[in-house]
Amino acid sequence: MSAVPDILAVGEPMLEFNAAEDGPLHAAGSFTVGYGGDSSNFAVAAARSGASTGYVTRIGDDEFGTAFLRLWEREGVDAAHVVREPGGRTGVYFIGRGPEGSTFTYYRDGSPASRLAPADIPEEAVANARLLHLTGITQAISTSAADAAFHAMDLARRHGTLVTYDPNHRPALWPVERARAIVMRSVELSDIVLPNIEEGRLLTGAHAPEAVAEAFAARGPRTVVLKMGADGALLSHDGTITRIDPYRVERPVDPSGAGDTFDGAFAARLLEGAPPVEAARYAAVAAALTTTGHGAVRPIPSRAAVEQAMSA
Ligand SMILES: Nc1ncnc2c1ncn2[C@@H]1O[C@H](COP(=O)(O)OP(=O)(O)OP(=O)(O)O)[C@@H](O)[C@H]1O
Ligand SMILES: O=C(O)C(=O)C[C@H](O)[C@H](O)CO
Repeated sequence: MSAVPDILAVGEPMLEFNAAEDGPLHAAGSFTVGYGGDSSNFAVAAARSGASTGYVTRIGDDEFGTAFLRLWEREGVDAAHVVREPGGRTGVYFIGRGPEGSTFTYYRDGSPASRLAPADIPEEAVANARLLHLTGITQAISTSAADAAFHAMDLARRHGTLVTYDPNHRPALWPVERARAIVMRSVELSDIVLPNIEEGRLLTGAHAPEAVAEAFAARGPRTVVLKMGADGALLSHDGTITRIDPYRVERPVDPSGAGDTFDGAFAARLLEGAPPVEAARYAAVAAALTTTGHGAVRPIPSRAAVEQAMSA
């Protein structure tokens, strides 16, 4: 890791409690503990793909805050701009495995990260970074965090730092009209936008993948990557659309964090000078491998594991 991170992500880290058995959350007897928070997942994924990465957030001085500091230290994610709040309680969420699929239950109101504000964004680090990553979740958790996200984008644009943005729409966090207004404005301020197909349809009103990608691209970003789960992805770069085939995995067991891994792996390869199509193919393999294990962070593959899968 170099002294100044090339990639900087801003957002909320949350401990993840994933029900160990199938069934509704209220009946769950045991949980697998992991790490979550889309922007932290992104930072870990970029670091495992070899990028020098830093993270900006507020956490509590509780045990879960300590758990995250240890995680970032192990992963080589620079935490110089992580603020620890005395008495703060780091957010958590529970994943249930009900008959309708995974359910997410958050305990994050009043979390330290929800107090993120423009003053927490380190201008020098943004200026020295080559890429800044933001997500809609950070804008949804509080107005001050949304202000922080817009301030960070503004600084990045002024200093020539690339902005990547994942809408990561979570209907439980904000009403869709507010989400659409804020997300689409953020798309206009970003260089690279990485939505998934469902939120893309909801936010743009378009349906066909090409039309959704075009609707985002029409707002100004040079690059749009539409993530489509088991169908792979669609890349729009400088007006040219390319299908990115999925990497076939034998048994996908948990898609949580696949999109974040895609974003982190894509950013890492792009900063090494890989053309967007190549970076997207690499990212699709990294994201697919993430679905083969439970949890958002544990199964994120290393650079070597992705390269081995690509050459197999
Ligand atoms: N079952 C699968 N098989 C192969 N690849 C997959 C599978 N699921 C996801 N992927 C890969 O992961 C990428 C991201 O997945 P997805 O479209 O589910 O993102 P997302 O909804 O943004 O995820 P997140 O849960 O992190 O928000 C896809 O574009 C694809 O490349
Ligand atoms: O709700 C959040 O803040 C999360 O980021 C939770 C999960 O880690 C995320 O949805 C995975 O993409």
